[in-house]
Amino acid sequence: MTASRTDLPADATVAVRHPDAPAPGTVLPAHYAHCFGCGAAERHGLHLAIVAGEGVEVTATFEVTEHHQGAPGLAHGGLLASALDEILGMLGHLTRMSCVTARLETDFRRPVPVGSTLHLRSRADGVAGRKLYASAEGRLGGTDGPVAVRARALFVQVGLEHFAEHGRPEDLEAVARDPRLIGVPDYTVNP
Ligand SMILES: CCCCCCCCCC(=O)SCCNC(=O)CCNC(=O)[C@H](O)C(C)(C)COP(=O)(O)OP(=O)(O)OC[C@H]1O[C@@H](n2cnc3c(N)ncnc32)[C@H](O)[C@@H]1OP(=O)(O)O
Repeated sequence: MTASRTDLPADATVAVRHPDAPAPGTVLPAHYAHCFGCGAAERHGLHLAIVAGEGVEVTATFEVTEHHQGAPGLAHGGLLASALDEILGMLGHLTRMSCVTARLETDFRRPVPVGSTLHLRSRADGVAGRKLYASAEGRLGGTDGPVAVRARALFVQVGLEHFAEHGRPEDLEAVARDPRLIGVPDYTVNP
């Protein structure tokens, strides 16, 4: 079988928790106040409160509401992928890598009903140069509940110029006026 592009390459090293990473149990700051996944200022967002775990792991709980439906009474798959993308990306708080998603592979194992609580967990599996390999899962009803969704992902570390070059000018200007909209230190300066 052909290797998946999220398989750890031979030159990957173990992902290491940065010495200045937030302590286990800390609710991680939103990386951007208007982020759909974690931003408090985004009215229509998921508002995930993501918590630093031990090692290079983070967790969150996600309450599935009627606003998240794809079929009657069931969560939309793309929206679940968004939640997984977010909890995977926030591993950057622990590795101190400012990353963007390059590839996200998702397995939907069980339908997720409205009203359920999805227990999300992600972990960094390895690093190769700018590439961070990670995996995540969402379990129904409890941390030992059945797995409803799983993902594997490749994130690529980028510098501030990525956002300066590609972001919409009015949003960049809003950040320049109020830097508190960004909730991460400049991880690209001291990776
Ligand atoms: C603390 C921070 C918290 C952050 C939380 C964020 C949560 C939300 C995350 C997101 O949703 S980010 C938004 C969605 N993603 C994007 O918009 C990214 C769009 N893609 C890009 O901007 C560029 O394609 C990218 C920066 C990912 C890579 O472009 P580059 O020109 O910088 O690098 P390049 O293309 O040379 O790729 C670098 C390496 O990654 C590999 N690569 C890139 N894309 C890949 C891909 N799709 N699949 C497999 N490998 C890939 C590529 O082969 C290469 O491997 P090698 O170093 O071994 O040569």
